[in-house]
Amino acid sequence: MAAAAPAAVANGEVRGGGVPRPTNPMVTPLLTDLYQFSMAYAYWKAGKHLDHAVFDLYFRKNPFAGEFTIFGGLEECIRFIANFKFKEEEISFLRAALPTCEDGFFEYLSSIDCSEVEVYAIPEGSAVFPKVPLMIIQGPVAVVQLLETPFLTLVNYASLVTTNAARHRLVAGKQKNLLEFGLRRAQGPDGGISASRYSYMGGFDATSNVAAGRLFGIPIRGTHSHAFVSSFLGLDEIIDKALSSSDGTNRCEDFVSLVQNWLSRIQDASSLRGTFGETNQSELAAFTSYALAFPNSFLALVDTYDVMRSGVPNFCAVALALNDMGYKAGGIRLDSGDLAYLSIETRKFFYAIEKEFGVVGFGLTNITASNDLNEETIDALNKQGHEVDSFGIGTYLVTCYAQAALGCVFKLVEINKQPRIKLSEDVTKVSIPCKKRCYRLYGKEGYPLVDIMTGQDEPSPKVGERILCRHPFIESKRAHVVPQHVEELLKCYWPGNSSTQREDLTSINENRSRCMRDLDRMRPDHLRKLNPTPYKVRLLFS
Ligand SMILES: Nc1ncnc2c1ncn2[C@@H]1O[C@H](COP(=O)(O)OP(=O)(O)OP(=O)(O)O)[C@@H](O)[C@H]1O
Ligand SMILES: O=P(O)(O)OC[C@H]1O[C@H](OP(=O)(O)OP(=O)(O)O)[C@H](O)[C@@H]1O
Ligand SMILES: O=C(O)c1cccnc1
Ligand SMILES: [Mg+2]
Repeated sequence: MAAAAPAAVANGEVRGGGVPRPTNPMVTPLLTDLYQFSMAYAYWKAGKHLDHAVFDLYFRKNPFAGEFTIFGGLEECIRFIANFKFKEEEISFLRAALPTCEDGFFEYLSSIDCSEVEVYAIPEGSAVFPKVPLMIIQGPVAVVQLLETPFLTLVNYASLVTTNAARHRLVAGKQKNLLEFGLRRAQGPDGGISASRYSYMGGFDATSNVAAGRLFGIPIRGTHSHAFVSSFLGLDEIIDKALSSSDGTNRCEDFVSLVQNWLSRIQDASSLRGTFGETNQSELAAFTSYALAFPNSFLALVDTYDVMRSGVPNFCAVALALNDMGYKAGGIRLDSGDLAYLSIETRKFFYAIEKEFGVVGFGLTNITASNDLNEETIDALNKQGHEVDSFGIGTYLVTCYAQAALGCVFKLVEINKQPRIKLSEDVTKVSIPCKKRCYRLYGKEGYPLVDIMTGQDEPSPKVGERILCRHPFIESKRAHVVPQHVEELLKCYWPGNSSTQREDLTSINENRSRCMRDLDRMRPDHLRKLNPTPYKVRLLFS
């Protein structure tokens, strides 16, 4: 069954300069780690709470053994800070939780909002790379410190699942229909809603998740389950057998007989003879009932009993009966077995029906496949050859089975204009100090060549000028680049009280298009599954 995408609904009461509240009401200033409050108190006690801090939010390594990531979660971060204000009952809870803290601290907490915070970010849906800040957050240190955990929880999974979805899109190809079926297997309701939203952003076409469809205007789609098929015993169960034609000009009083008649014709057809014998009649009853309920979008799950001996011939009998009444069947779903083999055999059967009965276009009837699909199985199906038009993907997509977390971090890089660094034995964990500006440099062929970071006050790279780019940690890795196009990556999405121009948030469809566009622009070797070439991220400090 298919349903039209409803318009996105506004969520919650509008506050904070017209920015709606976070989608999930659990996202409040208390949704943070205790140590953020402990530090805020200690900053306050030391009289440091108003020190001006700059934090970078970035990740260190691309997920899924890949060489790109797609940034998700920005809109929810902006919703969060736009509405950041402690409620009285939250302050009371904190007083009880931190009994040794002085009253003045809680008065301070009651007074704060994010009007002195500024947030710069890469647009949501962009392709992003390790070490380049996805977001730069600056403001009074005690306030910005409180944002660390909520920002990370809003960005980490969103970016991970968007990236996972984009990887599934890359392996499936642009022509395939990708359906997200993961709600039942997701990490709870918020995981499920986020998975649906960000899978769509990463390039899926639709979700089975009705609530996500309503919240974000994502197309909702679905078929039916094995329970529906196995709940029927036989055709006698069908009481109301009448079906009007699609144009309303005629009415078939006994659609069940029409279906049975078609099944006999298929069984007797010389071109199909021998491929099957008697089909399962309870399955036929289920399909016929479903067609009577949804004659415009009849879909059948064909693997409950036997795909080629029962499910597919039964589907064809119902589809041909519908065709007589002016309806076009939606297609079948395969949910077990060898999906390459079964899709190819089904396609052959559809073409044989088209030829035998002269039903133009029947051979192209949609085949959906599901059942524990992931990047690897789709890749394997591609290599073997298959006839699947749509993939329904749940568990592996939404749980991000191949990579547990993205590992975004939130690190102090400057305080009161003094650079700050986090050292580590592990060079990949050393933070890059100073407030930065970041640029993507494009070459002659239109591909992005390198992302570079400069100090805030350094001159920006110019088109046609030779630039020396250095690896952040390996001195010998340096190269000259002459960019043909320069794009500044971070824009101001939350200026606070400052006079900086505020960039508007973009819609989910714009973010989805940005994701596709960015991946289209990348050099293919950065995107390939096996041993992709790392995309370069360099420094340009003079
Ligand atoms: N041609 C294929 N090449 C590679 N993997 C495939 C192919 N066809 C299906 N698969 C995958 O193989 C796995 C088969 O799962 P499993 O062994 O549970 O069998 P099943 O068909 O689901 O059986 P059951 O009917 O018992 O559920 C799934 O992950 C599916 O996506
Ligand atoms: O396989 P996934 O990628 O998670 O996609 C969603 C699965 O959910 C449904 O299965 P169901 O809940 O009926 O259980 P099943 O595993 O027994 O098929 C559906 O038939 C898919 O197989
Ligand atoms: O509509 C479907 O076919 C569907 C939805 C959720 C999970 N599995 C299948
Ligand atoms: Mg399954």
